[in-house]
Formats: sequence, C-alpha cells, structure tokens
Amino acid sequence: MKLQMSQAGSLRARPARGLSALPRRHTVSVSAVASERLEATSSLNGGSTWNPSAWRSKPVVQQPEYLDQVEVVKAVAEIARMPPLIFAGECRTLEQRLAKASTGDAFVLFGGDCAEAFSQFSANRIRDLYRLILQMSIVLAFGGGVPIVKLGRIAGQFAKPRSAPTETIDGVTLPAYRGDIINGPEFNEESRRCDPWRLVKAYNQSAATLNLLRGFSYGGYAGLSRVSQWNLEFMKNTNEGHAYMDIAKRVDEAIQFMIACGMDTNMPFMRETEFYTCHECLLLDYEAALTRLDSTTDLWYGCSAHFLWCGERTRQLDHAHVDFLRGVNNPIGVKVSDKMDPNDIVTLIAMLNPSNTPGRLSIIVRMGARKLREHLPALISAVQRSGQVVTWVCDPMHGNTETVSGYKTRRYDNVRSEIEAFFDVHEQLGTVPGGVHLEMTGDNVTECIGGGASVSEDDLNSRYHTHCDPRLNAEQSLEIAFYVAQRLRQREQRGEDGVG
Ligand SMILES: O=C[C@H](O)[C@H](O)COP(=O)(O)O
Ligand SMILES: C=C(OP(=O)(O)O)C(=O)O
Repeated sequence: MKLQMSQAGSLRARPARGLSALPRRHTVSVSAVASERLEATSSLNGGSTWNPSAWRSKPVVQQPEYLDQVEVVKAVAEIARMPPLIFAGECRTLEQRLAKASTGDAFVLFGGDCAEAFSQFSANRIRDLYRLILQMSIVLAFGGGVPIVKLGRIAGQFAKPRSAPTETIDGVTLPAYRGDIINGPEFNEESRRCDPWRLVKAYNQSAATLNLLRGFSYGGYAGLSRVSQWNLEFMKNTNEGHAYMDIAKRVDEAIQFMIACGMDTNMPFMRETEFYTCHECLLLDYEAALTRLDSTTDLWYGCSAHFLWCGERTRQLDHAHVDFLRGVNNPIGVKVSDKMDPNDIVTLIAMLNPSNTPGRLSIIVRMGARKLREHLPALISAVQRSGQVVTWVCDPMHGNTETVSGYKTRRYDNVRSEIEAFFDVHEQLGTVPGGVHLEMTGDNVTECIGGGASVSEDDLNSRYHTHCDPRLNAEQSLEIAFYVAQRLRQREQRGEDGVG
C-alpha cells in the first residue's frame, strides 16, 4: 500500500477524483429510479469528489467532545504514522465473498462484542470468541451447504453511539460512556472525560488482537481436522455442546473418507480459514487517520478493519459518516431500523454503491420481529425495483433491547423471533437472507435472558460483564446457529425441490 503521509505524520490529501471515475469490477446496472436518485443526491455529495478529510465539512453526530484539541492532533498524527491493520487485497476478496452471500451462494456470520474493553483484553478471550465463531460456522455450513463468511466484531469495535449524551445516577450527571477508545465506563468525572490518547491504545490493542487472529487462521488452529477440539469447556455437557459434537464427528468421518479417497490434507482449505474483522465506522478522526491509498489500485481503503458499517444513528444522507463511507473501497454496511423510508434506502444505496457492485454493500436490518414483518417487505421491494444489489443481513439484537431489574438485556426468544421473521419475509418475497449479525461472546456470561442456558432475570447480576449492550453467551449463540442452520437447510431443500 502506498501510505500518503506528510512529514508531520498526517495524511496528505491526494488530488480529489470523481468517484465515478474510480474503477470497480463486476458491476450490475441499476434501474432509472436509482440513477435518478443518485443524480438528485450529487449536491449532498458536494459534487462527486472525495478525500478522507472531506467529511469534516459536513454535519457530524456522535463524536467525542475533547477538551484539549492540541492533544487530539498529536494522538491522531500518531495513528496516521502507524501501519494499516489490514491489506486492501483482503477487502477485495471479502467483497467477492459477500457478493456470493447476496445470491445465496454463501452466508455471512458477523459476531463479537458490543464494545471491546481495555480491561477485558486477553488471549483467552480472543481465542474463545474465535473458536465459537468457528463452531457456529461449522454448524451453519453443515446445515446450509454453503461457505460461511466469518466477520468478527473485534480488533476495532471500541466506539459506541449513545441515545443520550449524559448519564445520571443518584442525582449526579456525567457524560455517557462512549466506548474505551473515547472514555472509561467507571462512573466518575475523570473516567468519563474524553481522552484522545485512548485512540492509540485502541489501535495497539486492535493490532495485537489481529495478530493473534491471523495466527489462529493461518497457523493451524482453524484446520478442519481440529473441528472436534473447538468445543468450549463449559459447553461440553450442554445440549448445544452435544449437538455440536455430533456434527464434528460427522465432519471427521467425512474427512477420513476423503483422505481414503486420496485427498491431500495439506490443501489450504484443510489447514486455514479466512477470518475478517469489522466494526462500526463511528469515530471519524480515527478512521480517517487509518485511511490509505492502495498502491496496486490507487483506491482509498479504510485500513482499521476489512468491513466498516454505518450505524443507525449516523446514516443521515447529508452527514459526515455517509460521506466518509462512500469514498472508502472496503465492503461496507448500513444499519437500518423501522425508521428507514423505502425511498431513502434507495437513495442511500445509490450514494454508497453508485456502481452497484455486488458485495460492496450489506443492509443490516435491526427492527424487532413485529416491525420487521411490517416494514422490511417495502424496503426489499423498493431495492428490488431499483435493480440494486445488496446483501441483506439480520441484526436481531438492536431492536430487542429492554431494561430488566436495572440491567440492559435481551430475551433469547425475541432474538430468535426476529431471525425467524427475517427468513420468513425473504421466503415470501423470493429474496435472499444473506447473513446474521450478533452481539455475542465466548464467555459464559449472563446478559441475555432465556435460551437453553435458561438465564433468568435473577441471573442477570451473576455474570453481567458487558460495558454497553448485552451479548448472547456461547451456549445461546450456538443455539441461534442451529436455528439458522435449520432455516438454511429448508431454503436449500426448497431450491432442490424447485420451490420458491
Ligand atoms: O450498542 C449500541 C449502542 O451503543 C447502544 O445500543 C446505545 O445504547 P443506549 O441507548 O444505552 O445509549
Ligand atoms: C450501535 C450498534 O448498532 P445500531 O447502529 O444498529 O444501533 C452496534 O451494532 O453496535
């Protein structure tokens, strides 16, 4: 990659180029509706030129209020001097994988912490999340008969958008916790002060995390012959643990059979797995400092993660986050609640993926089951009419948050119902459910209620460790994987029977 940096270490803006002039591959033509909408939004884009700092001229929300701007400049310059965390070629491969998910030839699993935390950083926690994602992928691949694209909410998922800027406890009001990359979760003035040097700490934690993930992915840990060793210790005597071991046994038998037929166990697919990282593209100072020009294509890539998404609270058409994301060439996503209007979704898609490249854009729906059944059909139909290609993903977490006994929690049944509704709606419309996006952990936490683990309301205070939103624990996550696998298998069988 060509790192365009000035001597001070900040990014030097390259001469701005029209986005339409940027080369893109495998594009699909859109209908006149989408083209008209793109034309109509070119004034929002400020013409069609882009550079990693262009967002600064737009309205921006959910950014930290730092007290000392000089320290911000120094910390951001430090990040801009650092190497990219990912390589652009990996993003292009991921885009191809996500394109397959848009047609049902692959399925995407996004999973990981709501908010990574400095205090919870450990090799064991990274390993446990990683192997849970591997386990879930095996279950999904076995059920669905398609490759699973694995995307961890990890190695950069630090910044949190908040509903309210402040928090009040016992009559004391302080700034809200916005993620460890910005301030601390402890409820005192010092901790809640936004500290720009947290940016550097988050970068370093992300680099170390990614280093271990790459080691696991390419160093033998993720080899298919180890499938039966991925079961987490505390899962061994659970229903999900047993069901997983049944599948692992069948995978082992299939491998033995293939070896007997002459298969070479040194083939890359036997020893390695692709694993990608993602996070919300929220903290634009950080993201811009890690945006680099790829020397092989002369295109900009956000190098903090392979995949970046725009949150529900920051997807305003004329605001900074959409402007930033339209210019990076990574595959990207947008979170969408029931507040999204069918016309606006077409406009937003046209802005973020003007060349209609399959795999470039995932729409991550998060509404709760009831609203999803009501609103998603109109969104899908509008996108279909416009000829736009997107990968539809279900986030069953963010439309299902409630407070019980003072804890933010989610009920397993509601999470599962939203996934059910997502598959049902796609089935009715003949469109493709492309993936799920879960807040989950390999730890044995008690943050979400229900599931086979039978976490009750009274258990919430037992192992409630999240700094922000409640995560599914390992058992609940695996249970969700079995449910999704069942839906994928039904879809596959309908395809084989020529139905749908
Ligand atoms: O995880 C996402 C958001 O940061 C979170 O849902 C917002 O939570 P809040 O409503 O408690 O601010
Ligand atoms: C904040 C998040 O989601 P949303 O933007 O959908 O609320 C998230 O996924 O962490």
